[in-house]
Amino acid sequence: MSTIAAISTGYQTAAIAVVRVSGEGTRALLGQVLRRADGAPFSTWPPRRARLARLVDGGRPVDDVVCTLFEGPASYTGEDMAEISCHGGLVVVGEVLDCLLRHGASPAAPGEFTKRAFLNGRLDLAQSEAVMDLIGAKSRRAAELALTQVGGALSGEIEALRRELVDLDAEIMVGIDYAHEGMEPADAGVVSAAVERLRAHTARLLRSYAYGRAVAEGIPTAIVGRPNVGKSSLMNALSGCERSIVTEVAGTTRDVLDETVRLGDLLLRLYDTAGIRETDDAVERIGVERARRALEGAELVLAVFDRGEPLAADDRTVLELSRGRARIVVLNKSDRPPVLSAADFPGDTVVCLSAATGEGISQLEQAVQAQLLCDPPDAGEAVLTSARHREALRRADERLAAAYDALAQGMPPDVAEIDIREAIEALGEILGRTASEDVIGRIFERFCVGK
Ligand SMILES: Nc1nc2c(c(=O)[nH]1)N(C=O)[C@@H](CNc1ccc(C(=O)N[C@@H](CCC(=O)O)C(=O)O)cc1)CN2
Ligand SMILES: Nc1nc2c(ncn2[C@@H]2O[C@H](COP(=O)(O)OP(=O)(O)OP(=O)(O)O)[C@@H](O)[C@H]2O)c(=O)[nH]1
Ligand SMILES: [Mg+2]
Repeated sequence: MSTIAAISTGYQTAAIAVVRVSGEGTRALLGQVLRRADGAPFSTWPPRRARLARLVDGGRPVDDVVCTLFEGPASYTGEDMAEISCHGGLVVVGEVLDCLLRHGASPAAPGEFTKRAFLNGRLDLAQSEAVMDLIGAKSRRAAELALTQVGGALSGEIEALRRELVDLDAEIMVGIDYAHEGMEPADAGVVSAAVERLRAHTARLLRSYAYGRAVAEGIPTAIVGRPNVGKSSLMNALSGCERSIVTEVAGTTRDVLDETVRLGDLLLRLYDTAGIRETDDAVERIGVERARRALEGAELVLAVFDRGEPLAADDRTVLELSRGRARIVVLNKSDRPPVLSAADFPGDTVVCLSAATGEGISQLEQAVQAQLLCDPPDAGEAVLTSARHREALRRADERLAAAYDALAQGMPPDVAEIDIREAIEALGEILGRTASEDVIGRIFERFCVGK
């Protein structure tokens, strides 16, 4: 494979930056551009040792750098690799990279180092995806889950499930293939018991997705209500900054504003919306339309009302629009004399609070956590955080359910065997054993360059 190079530390002014090289031409390439003060040729440098050197581009000094060589296969990518720590800043780093490219390296595509690690069997696909999740983590908990996954927690569980299914499949196949030699067919009772046990495991993993996604990505949450009830104030109170403009004028918010806020271990992607009301103002009408769309796209709705005023027609519209949705009724302005109470919202979870003083905000946080029904996993337990993994696991689980039903209906085990094989295939997609090149390409494209 070609020798690739990229800046791994991002474009920014910084004290030091790292340029990474990987591929079989690494040694030859560095031999051309690095010079030791003691004159020792690059071919004699010991691997895994930082070495000070001057980087020269055809005789012209470019920078003084520290270089570390990692010999394959004991490297991140599994190939020969090097890391050049050069001076940071926008000019020097670019020059170092240009120099390597001029001497024959190709620019690395996004995620190409990690893709090579995957292709060389250093990481499976789920671990590679977790590397990206780790880089993109928006909270400590999300980073912690990603790191556990880089270490192979999820992969280990998926691989164990897959192994057991492969064994089961082999047992059924032997019974089918050697029936004429007097082999007993696999015992349907034993097979269905095994399938049931494996399904308990897939079910637990699938349940963990609600929590995993809420931690890693956040739950789209719309704050809706008629004008002036305090939606923007609530957004600001939850996010801890003055993101949205607050005034006593009804119709202040016109566009949808979003902000990601952390709530315990979970993330909420909050959308502050324009107050919903009938209006002749063209701009406001567009805002109201956007508010409705944000509401439709949300998985959790915070429906806000002014507790100090009786329900108005626009309030009823808000209730109507959010009916049947995962919703929490927020009675804001609890610092004012009450007119509304929980009794006005039968069947709803109701929280009284004051966005202005912050009173009751923690009750809202508790209500949100309860509403999202995501119980945290036990320490060390694998958690699903990726939609791709969930989709594949769901398919595996469906096939196992079909296998179980087939056996329960007294069909011969070879019918169930087809389902079991498909389940094995689906689990293999998570690990990248049976993922198509398209899927793999799409996964790595989302990485940053240099990773
Ligand atoms: N400077 C630097 N920091 C880094 C990385 C890197 O590549 N370079 N990483 C990369 O993204 C992460 C660490 N992950 C790594 C994983 C494996 C190997 C590696 O060389 N593995 C060899 C040798 C193991 C050993 O020394 O015990 C191997 O597994 O055989 C390096 C880094 C984060 N920090
Ligand atoms: N007393 C009291 N006033 C509040 C509270 N929360 C918000 N307000 C006031 O209510 C008014 C409207 O607040 P906003 O947050 O702008 O209301 P909104 O729902 O975003 O309004 P629009 O964007 O116009 O739909 C402002 O004058 C706020 O200061 C509260 O808890 N108590
Ligand atoms: Mg507003």
